[in-house]
Amino acid sequence: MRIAVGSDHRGYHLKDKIVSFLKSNDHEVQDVGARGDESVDYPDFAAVVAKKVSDGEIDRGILICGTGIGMAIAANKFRGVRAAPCTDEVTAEISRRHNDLNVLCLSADLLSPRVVERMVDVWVNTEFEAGRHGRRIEKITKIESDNCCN
Ligand SMILES: O=C(CO)[C@H](O)[C@H](O)[C@H](O)COP(=O)(O)O
Repeated sequence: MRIAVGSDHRGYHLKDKIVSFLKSNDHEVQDVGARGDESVDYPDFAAVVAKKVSDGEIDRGILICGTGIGMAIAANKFRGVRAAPCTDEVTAEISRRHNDLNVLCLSADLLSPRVVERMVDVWVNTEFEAGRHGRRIEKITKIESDNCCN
């Protein structure tokens, strides 16, 4: 799977662990930064990853900041992007089965690296169930095309 991963300064160390984990599982990974601990602005990195997902350049994105919330808000501004912070393996799995989440947002401040590794594993390996959930995603897509500015 082609996956882009980005973070701000708070998520930098966790991002590097996620990148290594994905590469060791044979995924094609784009690391878009941040490149260190110095303070940066999460929307800059959310935009790079979300645009790649929106354009179809990659299959999925993963974004890490202090809570995952700011990343999700910014990423959801892009057409076709469904981003949300997940908090455990259950929400990571349901976000795929029910919501076809294509950008996973994670908290570096509140989640342990071990839990995050399990979340990422289940998230990349869980398929969208479609059916009634597909009908609901179609409604979200219509809301986006009827109301969104881009
Ligand atoms: O966007 C966030 C909140 O949803 C993230 O937690 C950011 O990482 C955080 O706001 C950055 O704050 P800092 O005080 O500049 O480190």
